[in-house]
Amino acid sequence: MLRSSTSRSAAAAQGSIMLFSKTQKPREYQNRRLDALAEPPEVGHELFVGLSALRDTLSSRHHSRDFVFAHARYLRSRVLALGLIFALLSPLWIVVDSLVLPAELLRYTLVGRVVLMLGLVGVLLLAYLNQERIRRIRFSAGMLLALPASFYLLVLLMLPSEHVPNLVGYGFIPFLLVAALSVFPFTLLESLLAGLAMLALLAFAQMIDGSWMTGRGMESLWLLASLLLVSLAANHFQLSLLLRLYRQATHDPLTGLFNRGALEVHLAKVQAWQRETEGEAGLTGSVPCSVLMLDLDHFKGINDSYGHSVGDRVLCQFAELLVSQTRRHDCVARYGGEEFVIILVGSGQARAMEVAERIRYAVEKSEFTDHDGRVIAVTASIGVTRLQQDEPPQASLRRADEALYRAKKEGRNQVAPALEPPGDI
Ligand SMILES: Nc1nc2c(ncn2[C@@H]2O[C@H](COP(=O)(O)OP(=O)(O)OP(=O)(O)O)[C@@H](O)[C@H]2O)c(=O)[nH]1
Repeated sequence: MLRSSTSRSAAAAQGSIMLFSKTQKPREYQNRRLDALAEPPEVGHELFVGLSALRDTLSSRHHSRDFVFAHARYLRSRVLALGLIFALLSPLWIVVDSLVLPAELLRYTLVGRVVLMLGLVGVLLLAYLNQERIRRIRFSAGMLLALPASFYLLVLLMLPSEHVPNLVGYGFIPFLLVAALSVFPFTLLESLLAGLAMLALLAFAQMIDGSWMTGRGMESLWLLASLLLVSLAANHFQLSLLLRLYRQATHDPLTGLFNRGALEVHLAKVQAWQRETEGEAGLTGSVPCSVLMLDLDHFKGINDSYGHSVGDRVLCQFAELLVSQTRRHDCVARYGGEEFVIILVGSGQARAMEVAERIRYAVEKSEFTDHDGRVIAVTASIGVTRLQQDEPPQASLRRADEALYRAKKEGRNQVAPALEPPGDI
Protein backbone atom coordinates (compact mmCIF):
# COMPACT_ATOMS: atom_id res chain seq x y z
CA MET A 1 0.00 0.00 0.00
CA LEU A 2 1.39 3.40 -0.87
CA ARG A 3 0.37 6.44 1.11
CA SER A 4 3.03 9.09 1.24
CA SER A 5 3.28 12.05 3.54
CA THR A 6 2.25 15.39 2.01
CA SER A 7 5.80 16.54 1.44
CA ARG A 8 6.80 13.26 -0.13
CA SER A 9 3.72 13.37 -2.28
CA ALA A 10 4.51 16.88 -3.39
CA ALA A 11 8.02 15.86 -4.30
CA ALA A 12 6.73 12.78 -6.09
CA ALA A 13 4.11 14.82 -7.88
CA GLN A 14 6.64 17.44 -8.92
CA GLY A 15 9.12 14.79 -9.99
CA SER A 16 6.56 12.84 -11.91
CA ILE A 17 5.15 15.98 -13.50
CA MET A 18 8.63 16.51 -14.85
CA LEU A 19 8.78 12.88 -15.93
CA PHE A 20 5.36 12.84 -17.61
CA SER A 21 4.98 16.39 -18.79
CA LYS A 22 2.83 16.65 -21.94
CA THR A 23 5.52 18.78 -23.54
CA GLN A 24 8.12 16.08 -23.02
CA LYS A 25 9.31 14.30 -26.19
CA PRO A 26 7.97 10.72 -26.46
CA ARG A 27 10.38 7.98 -25.45
CA GLU A 28 12.06 5.88 -28.12
CA TYR A 29 9.65 2.95 -27.79
CA GLN A 30 6.68 5.25 -28.30
CA ASN A 31 7.38 4.96 -31.98
CA ARG A 32 5.15 5.51 -35.01
CA ARG A 33 2.97 2.54 -34.13
CA LEU A 34 1.66 4.35 -31.10
CA ASP A 35 0.01 6.70 -33.55
CA ALA A 36 -2.36 3.88 -34.33
CA LEU A 37 -3.78 4.29 -30.83
CA ALA A 38 -6.50 6.81 -30.25
CA GLU A 39 -5.76 10.16 -28.75
CA PRO A 40 -7.38 11.11 -25.46
CA PRO A 41 -10.69 12.76 -26.19
CA GLU A 42 -11.17 16.47 -25.82
CA VAL A 43 -13.27 16.75 -22.68
CA GLY A 44 -16.45 18.71 -23.32
CA HIS A 45 -15.94 18.71 -27.09
CA GLU A 46 -19.25 18.38 -28.91
CA LEU A 47 -20.08 17.58 -32.51
CA PHE A 48 -23.32 18.72 -34.07
CA VAL A 49 -24.97 17.76 -37.31
CA GLY A 50 -25.03 21.28 -38.66
CA LEU A 51 -22.85 24.10 -39.82
CA SER A 52 -20.76 23.96 -36.63
CA ALA A 53 -19.46 20.59 -37.83
CA LEU A 54 -17.98 22.17 -40.98
CA ARG A 55 -14.51 22.07 -39.48
CA ASP A 56 -14.88 18.31 -39.00
CA THR A 57 -16.27 17.61 -42.48
CA LEU A 58 -13.99 19.92 -44.47
CA SER A 59 -10.94 17.68 -44.10
CA SER A 60 -9.81 14.77 -41.95
CA ARG A 61 -7.16 16.90 -40.21
CA HIS A 62 -9.11 17.07 -36.95
CA HIS A 63 -10.27 13.46 -36.90
CA SER A 64 -8.86 11.19 -34.21
CA ARG A 65 -6.80 8.21 -35.36
CA ASP A 66 -9.54 5.92 -34.13
CA PHE A 67 -12.22 7.66 -36.16
CA VAL A 68 -10.01 7.53 -39.25
CA PHE A 69 -10.08 3.72 -38.96
CA ALA A 70 -13.86 3.65 -38.46
CA HIS A 71 -14.27 6.06 -41.39
CA ALA A 72 -12.12 3.89 -43.66
CA ARG A 73 -14.20 0.81 -42.81
CA TYR A 74 -17.35 2.73 -43.73
CA LEU A 75 -15.76 4.01 -46.92
CA ARG A 76 -14.76 0.45 -47.82
CA SER A 77 -18.34 -0.79 -47.56
CA ARG A 78 -19.39 1.97 -50.00
CA VAL A 79 -16.54 1.14 -52.40
CA LEU A 80 -17.59 -2.53 -52.41
CA ALA A 81 -21.26 -1.69 -53.04
CA LEU A 82 -20.71 0.93 -55.74
CA GLY A 83 -17.78 -0.98 -57.29
CA LEU A 84 -20.05 -3.98 -57.70
CA ILE A 85 -22.76 -1.87 -59.35
CA PHE A 86 -20.24 -0.27 -61.75
CA ALA A 87 -18.62 -3.63 -62.54
CA LEU A 88 -22.04 -5.12 -63.37
CA LEU A 89 -23.09 -2.09 -65.41
CA SER A 90 -19.93 -2.24 -67.52
CA PRO A 91 -20.69 -5.43 -69.53
CA LEU A 92 -24.31 -4.31 -69.80
CA TRP A 93 -23.05 -1.12 -71.33
CA ILE A 94 -21.18 -3.08 -74.01
CA VAL A 95 -24.55 -4.48 -75.11
CA VAL A 96 -26.11 -0.98 -75.10
CA ASP A 97 -23.12 0.38 -77.05
CA SER A 98 -23.47 -2.30 -79.70
CA LEU A 99 -27.14 -1.36 -80.10
CA VAL A 100 -26.84 2.44 -80.21
CA LEU A 101 -23.36 3.21 -81.54
CA PRO A 102 -22.38 3.01 -85.22
CA ALA A 103 -20.24 -0.07 -85.90
CA GLU A 104 -17.07 1.96 -86.64
CA LEU A 105 -17.21 3.53 -83.15
CA LEU A 106 -17.31 0.21 -81.36
CA ARG A 107 -13.61 -0.46 -81.94
CA TYR A 108 -12.81 2.74 -80.01
CA THR A 109 -14.98 1.88 -77.04
CA LEU A 110 -14.97 -1.92 -76.76
CA VAL A 111 -11.36 -2.38 -75.64
CA GLY A 112 -11.71 0.55 -73.23
CA ARG A 113 -14.86 -0.99 -71.76
CA VAL A 114 -13.12 -4.32 -71.16
CA VAL A 115 -10.14 -2.54 -69.55
CA LEU A 116 -12.57 -0.48 -67.43
CA MET A 117 -14.34 -3.62 -66.27
CA LEU A 118 -11.06 -5.30 -65.33
CA GLY A 119 -9.98 -2.11 -63.53
CA LEU A 120 -13.21 -2.08 -61.54
CA VAL A 121 -12.73 -5.72 -60.57
CA GLY A 122 -9.18 -4.78 -59.44
CA VAL A 123 -10.58 -1.93 -57.32
CA LEU A 124 -13.13 -4.29 -55.79
CA LEU A 125 -10.40 -6.81 -54.94
CA LEU A 126 -8.17 -4.08 -53.49
CA ALA A 127 -10.95 -2.86 -51.18
CA TYR A 128 -12.04 -6.39 -50.30
CA LEU A 129 -8.56 -7.61 -49.36
CA ASN A 130 -7.54 -4.52 -47.37
CA GLN A 131 -9.88 -4.28 -44.46
CA GLU A 132 -7.56 -2.28 -42.18
CA ARG A 133 -5.32 -0.41 -44.67
CA ILE A 134 -6.69 3.11 -44.70
CA ARG A 135 -4.58 4.38 -47.61
CA ARG A 136 -5.49 1.49 -49.87
CA ILE A 137 -9.18 1.92 -49.12
CA ARG A 138 -9.00 5.63 -49.92
CA PHE A 139 -7.05 4.84 -53.07
CA SER A 140 -9.67 2.30 -54.20
CA ALA A 141 -12.44 4.89 -53.59
CA GLY A 142 -10.53 7.41 -55.73
CA MET A 143 -9.93 4.84 -58.46
CA LEU A 144 -13.60 3.92 -58.54
CA LEU A 145 -14.31 7.46 -59.75
CA ALA A 146 -11.12 7.97 -61.73
CA LEU A 147 -11.47 4.82 -63.88
CA PRO A 148 -14.77 5.69 -65.65
CA ALA A 149 -13.62 9.32 -66.00
CA SER A 150 -10.31 8.23 -67.58
CA PHE A 151 -12.15 5.85 -69.89
CA TYR A 152 -14.37 8.69 -71.14
CA LEU A 153 -11.36 10.98 -71.55
CA LEU A 154 -9.47 8.33 -73.53
CA VAL A 155 -12.41 7.70 -75.86
CA LEU A 156 -12.67 11.47 -76.45
CA LEU A 157 -8.95 11.69 -77.21
CA MET A 158 -8.89 8.71 -79.55
CA LEU A 159 -12.09 9.35 -81.45
CA PRO A 160 -11.77 11.18 -84.81
CA SER A 161 -13.64 14.50 -84.43
CA GLU A 162 -16.25 13.66 -87.09
CA HIS A 163 -17.42 10.71 -84.93
CA VAL A 164 -17.80 12.67 -81.69
CA PRO A 165 -21.44 13.72 -82.27
CA ASN A 166 -22.31 10.00 -82.68
CA LEU A 167 -20.94 9.12 -79.23
CA VAL A 168 -24.35 8.59 -77.71
CA GLY A 169 -24.71 7.81 -74.00
CA TYR A 170 -21.28 8.94 -72.79
CA GLY A 171 -21.94 12.58 -71.89
CA PHE A 172 -23.66 11.59 -68.66
CA ILE A 173 -20.49 9.97 -67.18
CA PRO A 174 -19.36 13.18 -65.34
CA PHE A 175 -22.93 13.57 -64.01
CA LEU A 176 -23.07 9.98 -62.82
CA LEU A 177 -19.71 10.33 -61.06
CA VAL A 178 -20.64 13.61 -59.35
CA ALA A 179 -23.89 12.01 -58.17
CA ALA A 180 -21.84 9.02 -56.93
CA LEU A 181 -19.80 11.38 -54.72
CA SER A 182 -22.83 11.72 -52.47
CA VAL A 183 -22.79 7.99 -51.72
CA PHE A 184 -19.36 8.22 -50.09
CA PRO A 185 -18.60 9.81 -46.71
CA PHE A 186 -15.87 11.90 -48.40
CA THR A 187 -14.62 15.08 -46.77
CA LEU A 188 -15.73 18.30 -48.49
CA LEU A 189 -12.25 18.98 -49.85
CA GLU A 190 -11.99 15.48 -51.34
CA SER A 191 -15.40 15.81 -53.00
CA LEU A 192 -14.69 19.33 -54.21
CA LEU A 193 -11.47 18.19 -55.85
CA ALA A 194 -13.21 15.26 -57.56
CA GLY A 195 -16.13 17.51 -58.59
CA LEU A 196 -13.82 20.11 -60.13
CA ALA A 197 -12.08 17.34 -62.09
CA MET A 198 -15.48 16.25 -63.44
CA LEU A 199 -16.33 19.83 -64.41
CA ALA A 200 -13.01 20.04 -66.25
CA LEU A 201 -13.79 16.73 -67.99
CA LEU A 202 -17.19 18.02 -69.10
CA ALA A 203 -15.64 21.27 -70.36
CA PHE A 204 -13.06 19.27 -72.32
CA ALA A 205 -15.81 17.09 -73.85
CA GLN A 206 -17.70 20.23 -74.84
CA MET A 207 -14.61 21.69 -76.52
CA ILE A 208 -14.32 18.52 -78.56
CA ASP A 209 -17.99 18.23 -79.51
CA GLY A 210 -18.31 21.97 -80.18
CA SER A 211 -20.85 22.82 -77.48
CA TRP A 212 -18.37 24.81 -75.35
CA MET A 213 -19.74 28.30 -74.61
CA THR A 214 -23.02 27.55 -76.35
CA GLY A 215 -26.36 27.76 -74.54
CA ARG A 216 -26.60 23.97 -74.33
CA GLY A 217 -23.03 23.70 -73.05
CA MET A 218 -23.57 26.34 -70.37
CA GLU A 219 -26.73 24.58 -69.26
CA SER A 220 -24.85 21.29 -68.84
CA LEU A 221 -22.04 22.94 -66.85
CA TRP A 222 -24.55 24.70 -64.63
CA LEU A 223 -26.39 21.43 -64.04
CA LEU A 224 -23.17 19.62 -63.11
CA ALA A 225 -22.11 22.45 -60.76
CA SER A 226 -25.54 22.32 -59.05
CA LEU A 227 -25.30 18.56 -58.73
CA LEU A 228 -21.86 18.98 -57.16
CA LEU A 229 -23.27 21.36 -54.56
CA VAL A 230 -25.99 18.86 -53.67
CA SER A 231 -23.36 16.09 -53.38
CA LEU A 232 -21.22 18.31 -51.12
CA ALA A 233 -24.21 18.91 -48.86
CA ALA A 234 -24.86 15.15 -48.75
CA ASN A 235 -21.18 14.54 -47.88
CA HIS A 236 -21.33 17.10 -45.09
CA PHE A 237 -24.43 15.63 -43.47
CA GLN A 238 -23.29 12.06 -43.95
CA LEU A 239 -19.85 12.63 -42.47
CA SER A 240 -21.06 14.75 -39.55
CA LEU A 241 -23.70 12.16 -38.71
CA LEU A 242 -21.05 9.47 -38.87
CA LEU A 243 -18.82 11.48 -36.54
CA ARG A 244 -21.64 12.00 -34.09
CA LEU A 245 -22.71 8.36 -34.10
CA TYR A 246 -19.10 7.29 -33.65
CA ARG A 247 -18.69 9.66 -30.75
CA GLN A 248 -21.91 8.51 -29.11
CA ALA A 249 -20.88 4.89 -29.43
CA THR A 250 -17.42 5.35 -27.97
CA HIS A 251 -17.65 8.25 -25.50
CA ASP A 252 -19.32 8.89 -22.20
CA PRO A 253 -21.80 11.75 -22.73
CA LEU A 254 -21.23 13.32 -19.29
CA THR A 255 -17.44 13.53 -19.14
CA GLY A 256 -16.50 13.19 -22.81
CA LEU A 257 -14.08 10.39 -21.90
CA PHE A 258 -13.99 7.04 -23.66
CA ASN A 259 -16.70 4.68 -22.45
CA ARG A 260 -16.31 1.12 -21.24
CA GLY A 261 -16.76 -0.46 -24.68
CA ALA A 262 -14.09 1.79 -26.23
CA LEU A 263 -11.78 1.08 -23.29
CA GLU A 264 -11.95 -2.66 -23.91
CA VAL A 265 -11.16 -2.13 -27.58
CA HIS A 266 -8.17 0.03 -26.56
CA LEU A 267 -6.90 -2.55 -24.13
CA ALA A 268 -6.92 -5.20 -26.84
CA LYS A 269 -5.19 -2.78 -29.25
CA VAL A 270 -2.46 -1.94 -26.74
CA GLN A 271 -1.87 -5.65 -26.13
CA ALA A 272 -1.67 -6.30 -29.88
CA TRP A 273 0.85 -3.46 -30.14
CA GLN A 274 2.85 -4.93 -27.23
CA ARG A 275 3.05 -8.27 -29.05
CA GLU A 276 4.01 -6.56 -32.31
CA THR A 277 6.83 -4.52 -30.78
CA GLU A 278 8.22 -7.29 -28.57
CA GLY A 279 11.99 -7.29 -28.68
CA GLU A 280 12.17 -4.05 -30.68
CA ALA A 281 14.19 -0.92 -29.78
CA GLY A 282 16.49 -2.88 -27.49
CA LEU A 283 13.68 -4.11 -25.24
CA THR A 284 14.13 -7.55 -23.72
CA GLY A 285 10.39 -8.21 -23.47
CA SER A 286 7.36 -6.26 -24.60
CA VAL A 287 6.74 -2.57 -23.96
CA PRO A 288 5.52 -2.27 -20.36
CA CYS A 289 2.00 -0.91 -20.05
CA SER A 290 -0.18 -0.49 -16.97
CA VAL A 291 -3.80 -0.19 -15.99
CA LEU A 292 -5.07 2.15 -13.27
CA MET A 293 -8.56 1.83 -11.81
CA LEU A 294 -9.72 4.93 -9.95
CA ASP A 295 -12.77 5.47 -7.79
CA LEU A 296 -13.93 8.63 -6.02
CA ASP A 297 -14.21 8.15 -2.27
CA HIS A 298 -17.60 8.51 -0.57
CA PHE A 299 -19.09 9.88 -3.76
CA LYS A 300 -22.56 8.97 -2.58
CA GLY A 301 -22.00 11.46 0.25
CA ILE A 302 -21.29 14.24 -2.31
CA ASN A 303 -24.51 13.40 -4.17
CA ASP A 304 -26.46 13.29 -0.92
CA SER A 305 -25.02 16.56 0.46
CA TYR A 306 -24.87 18.71 -2.67
CA GLY A 307 -27.29 17.08 -5.10
CA HIS A 308 -26.87 14.95 -8.20
CA SER A 309 -26.00 17.83 -10.54
CA VAL A 310 -23.06 18.84 -8.32
CA GLY A 311 -22.07 15.15 -8.31
CA ASP A 312 -22.06 15.29 -12.13
CA ARG A 313 -19.97 18.47 -12.01
CA VAL A 314 -17.42 16.78 -9.74
CA LEU A 315 -17.24 13.82 -12.15
CA CYS A 316 -16.50 16.23 -15.03
CA GLN A 317 -13.85 18.09 -13.05
CA PHE A 318 -12.29 14.76 -12.09
CA ALA A 319 -12.28 13.68 -15.77
CA GLU A 320 -10.52 16.91 -16.76
CA LEU A 321 -7.93 16.38 -14.08
CA LEU A 322 -7.25 12.83 -15.30
CA VAL A 323 -6.78 14.05 -18.89
CA SER A 324 -4.46 16.82 -17.71
CA GLN A 325 -2.40 14.35 -15.68
CA THR A 326 -1.87 11.86 -18.51
CA ARG A 327 -0.10 11.94 -21.83
CA ARG A 328 -1.51 12.12 -25.32
CA HIS A 329 -1.22 8.39 -25.93
CA ASP A 330 -2.59 7.22 -22.62
CA CYS A 331 -6.23 6.23 -22.66
CA VAL A 332 -8.59 7.69 -20.06
CA ALA A 333 -12.06 6.13 -19.77
CA ARG A 334 -15.09 6.27 -17.56
CA TYR A 335 -15.66 2.67 -16.55
CA GLY A 336 -19.06 3.36 -15.02
CA GLY A 337 -20.55 5.49 -12.21
CA GLU A 338 -17.66 7.10 -10.30
CA GLU A 339 -15.12 4.53 -11.52
CA PHE A 340 -12.50 5.46 -14.13
CA VAL A 341 -9.71 3.54 -15.87
CA ILE A 342 -6.43 4.78 -17.34
CA ILE A 343 -4.18 2.74 -19.62
CA LEU A 344 -0.63 4.01 -19.29
CA VAL A 345 1.20 3.15 -22.48
CA GLY A 346 4.93 2.56 -22.01
CA SER A 347 4.81 2.61 -18.19
CA GLY A 348 5.73 -0.40 -16.06
CA GLN A 349 4.41 -1.08 -12.58
CA ALA A 350 6.87 1.22 -10.75
CA ARG A 351 6.24 4.16 -13.07
CA ALA A 352 2.49 3.52 -12.96
CA MET A 353 2.60 3.66 -9.14
CA GLU A 354 4.31 7.06 -9.37
CA VAL A 355 1.69 8.35 -11.81
CA ALA A 356 -1.14 6.99 -9.67
CA GLU A 357 0.31 8.63 -6.57
CA ARG A 358 0.67 11.91 -8.46
CA ILE A 359 -2.97 11.72 -9.54
CA ARG A 360 -4.13 10.84 -6.00
CA TYR A 361 -2.21 13.83 -4.66
CA ALA A 362 -3.55 16.14 -7.39
CA VAL A 363 -7.14 15.09 -6.60
CA GLU A 364 -6.61 15.70 -2.89
CA LYS A 365 -5.15 19.15 -3.54
CA SER A 366 -7.50 20.22 -6.36
CA GLU A 367 -10.37 22.58 -5.69
CA PHE A 368 -13.53 20.80 -6.81
CA THR A 369 -16.41 23.26 -6.64
CA ASP A 370 -20.21 23.27 -6.64
CA HIS A 371 -22.26 25.59 -8.87
CA ASP A 372 -21.68 28.52 -6.48
CA GLY A 373 -17.94 28.04 -6.37
CA ARG A 374 -17.91 26.46 -2.90
CA VAL A 375 -15.02 24.04 -2.51
CA ILE A 376 -15.81 20.32 -2.07
CA ALA A 377 -13.25 17.97 -0.54
CA VAL A 378 -12.68 15.08 -2.93
CA THR A 379 -10.29 12.15 -2.72
CA ALA A 380 -9.80 9.06 -4.86
CA SER A 381 -8.55 5.52 -4.37
CA ILE A 382 -6.52 3.84 -7.10
CA GLY A 383 -5.62 0.25 -7.97
CA VAL A 384 -2.61 -0.36 -10.22
CA THR A 385 -1.65 -3.39 -12.27
CA ARG A 386 0.66 -4.21 -15.15
CA LEU A 387 -0.98 -5.09 -18.46
CA GLN A 388 0.20 -8.48 -19.68
CA GLN A 389 0.24 -8.84 -23.46
CA ASP A 390 -1.25 -12.35 -23.60
CA GLU A 391 -4.04 -12.19 -21.05
CA PRO A 392 -7.70 -11.48 -21.77
CA PRO A 393 -8.26 -7.69 -21.41
CA GLN A 394 -10.75 -8.35 -18.61
CA ALA A 395 -8.02 -9.99 -16.48
CA SER A 396 -6.06 -6.75 -16.04
CA LEU A 397 -9.25 -4.86 -15.18
CA ARG A 398 -10.11 -7.53 -12.58
CA ARG A 399 -6.67 -7.25 -10.98
CA ALA A 400 -6.83 -3.44 -10.92
CA ASP A 401 -10.29 -3.65 -9.37
CA GLU A 402 -9.05 -6.03 -6.66
CA ALA A 403 -6.22 -3.61 -5.88
CA LEU A 404 -8.72 -0.75 -5.77
CA TYR A 405 -10.85 -2.73 -3.33
CA ARG A 406 -7.81 -3.13 -1.09
CA ALA A 407 -7.11 0.61 -1.29
CA LYS A 408 -10.70 1.28 -0.20
CA LYS A 409 -10.48 -1.26 2.60
CA GLU A 410 -7.26 0.23 3.92
CA GLY A 411 -8.91 3.62 4.45
CA ARG A 412 -9.38 5.22 0.97
CA ASN A 413 -7.33 8.08 -0.56
CA GLN A 414 -4.73 5.41 -1.28
CA VAL A 415 -2.81 3.83 -4.16
CA ALA A 416 -2.55 0.03 -4.06
CA PRO A 417 -0.60 -2.25 -6.41
CA ALA A 418 -2.20 -5.47 -7.61
CA LEU A 419 -0.73 -8.74 -6.44
CA GLU A 420 1.26 -9.62 -9.56
CA PRO A 421 2.73 -13.05 -10.26
CA PRO A 422 6.42 -13.10 -9.14
CA GLY A 423 8.80 -11.78 -11.80
CA ASP A 424 6.18 -9.63 -13.51
CA ILE A 425 6.68 -6.50 -11.45
N1 LIG B 1 -24.04 12.47 -9.80
C1 LIG B 1 -23.83 11.25 -10.27
N2 LIG B 1 -23.75 10.22 -9.42
C2 LIG B 1 -23.53 8.99 -9.91
C3 LIG B 1 -23.35 8.76 -11.28
N3 LIG B 1 -23.14 7.42 -11.47
C4 LIG B 1 -23.16 6.86 -10.24
N4 LIG B 1 -23.39 7.80 -9.28
C5 LIG B 1 -23.51 7.64 -7.83
O1 LIG B 1 -22.27 7.24 -7.31
C6 LIG B 1 -22.54 6.70 -6.02
C7 LIG B 1 -21.62 5.55 -5.75
O2 LIG B 1 -21.82 5.17 -4.44
P1 LIG B 1 -21.07 3.97 -3.78
O3 LIG B 1 -20.94 2.83 -4.77
O4 LIG B 1 -21.76 3.66 -2.51
O5 LIG B 1 -19.63 4.48 -3.54
P2 LIG B 1 -19.09 5.68 -2.68
O6 LIG B 1 -20.14 6.44 -1.97
O7 LIG B 1 -18.18 6.46 -3.56
O8 LIG B 1 -18.24 4.92 -1.60
P3 LIG B 1 -16.82 4.29 -1.78
O9 LIG B 1 -16.62 4.00 -3.23
O10 LIG B 1 -16.87 3.04 -0.96
O11 LIG B 1 -15.85 5.27 -1.24
C8 LIG B 1 -24.03 6.29 -5.99
O12 LIG B 1 -24.69 7.16 -5.13
C9 LIG B 1 -24.47 6.55 -7.43
O13 LIG B 1 -25.80 7.03 -7.48
C10 LIG B 1 -23.47 9.87 -12.17
O14 LIG B 1 -23.35 9.76 -13.39
N5 LIG B 1 -23.69 11.07 -11.62
